[in-house]
Amino acid sequence: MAFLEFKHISKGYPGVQALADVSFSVEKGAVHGLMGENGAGKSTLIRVLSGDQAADAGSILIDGEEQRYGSVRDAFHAGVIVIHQELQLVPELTVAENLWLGRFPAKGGVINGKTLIETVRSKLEEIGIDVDPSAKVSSLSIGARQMVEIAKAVMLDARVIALDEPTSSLSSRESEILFSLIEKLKAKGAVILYVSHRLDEIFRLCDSLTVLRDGKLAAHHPEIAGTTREQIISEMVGREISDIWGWRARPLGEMRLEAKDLSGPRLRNPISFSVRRGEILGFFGLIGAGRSEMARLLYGADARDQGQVRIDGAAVLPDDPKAAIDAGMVLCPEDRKSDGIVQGRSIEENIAISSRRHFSPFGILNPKKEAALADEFIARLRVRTPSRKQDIINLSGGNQQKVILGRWLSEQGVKVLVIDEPTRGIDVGAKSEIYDILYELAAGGMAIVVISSELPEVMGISDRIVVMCQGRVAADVARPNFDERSILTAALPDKNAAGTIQHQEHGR
Ligand SMILES: Nc1ncnc2c1ncn2[C@@H]1O[C@H](COP(=O)(O)OP(=O)(O)OP(=O)(O)O)[C@@H](O)[C@H]1O
Repeated sequence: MAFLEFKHISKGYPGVQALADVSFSVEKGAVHGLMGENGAGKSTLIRVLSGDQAADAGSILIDGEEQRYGSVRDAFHAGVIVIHQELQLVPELTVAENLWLGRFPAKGGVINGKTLIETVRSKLEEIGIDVDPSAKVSSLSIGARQMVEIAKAVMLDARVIALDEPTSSLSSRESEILFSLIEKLKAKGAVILYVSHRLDEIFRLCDSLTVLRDGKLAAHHPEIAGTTREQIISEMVGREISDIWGWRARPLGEMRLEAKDLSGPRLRNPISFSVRRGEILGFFGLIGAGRSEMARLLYGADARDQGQVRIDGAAVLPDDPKAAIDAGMVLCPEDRKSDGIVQGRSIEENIAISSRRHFSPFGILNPKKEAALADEFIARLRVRTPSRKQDIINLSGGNQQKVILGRWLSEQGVKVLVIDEPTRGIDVGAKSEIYDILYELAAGGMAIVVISSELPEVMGISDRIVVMCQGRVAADVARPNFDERSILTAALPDKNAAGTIQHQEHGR
């Protein structure tokens, strides 16, 4: 029986029809996937469901009853909980206090601090979440915070729970805990709406699926069994994508980047590797393997204990990002969204910000070139926006990522590009375009280091792969010898070995 129904939902923003006449329903006790390219309207639909935004037209029914809520609070009382990418807990309060804010335990009015903590502790144990209820939320990793949000949904007996890309900042262990919690919620008869760009998760968790494209319903699968990856991809993109990697051989030139015996306070074992002109070197490893730490040492963002970096044979001054940049190295960080967006500025300005110095050596702006550059990247990366003048803050999360990526990919005079998780949160259509840009840059002689925790991506686009595990290089394999099993085996920590990474698994 249909438990959650969307009927003819429409929602527009100036210049954008974010949702146009979207109707579909979800059965009781089902996990329902919501997929679509960046800007397709997924978050907008969830915002309407959560009472955060009012639809221009249409209605939502839960258990046959039309919902008429005008705020998040109303939706909450109707049993609808949304777990956003940006988490909603109060960092200064403890875990127990945050859960109390969610009205748990609801009955009986006043409750003293000690009882509260003990009640929450036994509840968390019952659900299977290993978090200290007396810990301040600000001291928890992102993964643990997300677990607390989910605990809230379980404890409140929510009827509808929407999760917006929940695993994007979780380790694989945390993701597994999340998946088992989702199973529990499902067994209680809740409806779970699951937004994700990761097809493997969708296939693993979801019973049914809706695909949105340009704000419209592109496909609805009441049963996911029987659908294929290729089918879903073409429903999202509106065209066939036969090979999203599109790797082709490139001539490799002289040695461009050499890193020798690099080590630092958070990466104790010396690491060496090299990349030729035209080569794409993939760094694979699970979260916490030390890849991002390696990148920071290479770039000079973290101080080295020892080691040298050479570009075209010339030593790069250590511990000085400016020296790395002057030597032709660019680091495109993992957390682009929070590190990179200049709020209140247009897409155009956000793209041009760092290449500007090449266009305008005397500080004079070149509006024509900047506009052309912005238009090129908007088209290539399929940024969904009415215009390049749009304030970046109005873009969907994935489209913001694309703009920031465009900024790095449009840098000129770069010899070495180090790019961390290039396609996190980015849809499949734009992914293949990003890979094409990387191949083009490599063909122009750039040495490219791609850091990724997605094995298909690393195997799909690299010429060579370095596998890291617990702060060490566990394998270095060239393309014809890529083998999924052996790469994964090399990446999995040996349970008996002591970790050498000097930070918590997720404490960044
Ligand atoms: N406040 C706003 N003002 C103007 N346009 C907006 C606003 N919020 C969203 N949009 C636009 O509505 C469209 C749908 O955005 P939405 O965030 O729902 O996409 P999404 O499918 O969740 O994408 P992503 O996968 O990138 O998170 C986008 O074109 C976005 O730019």
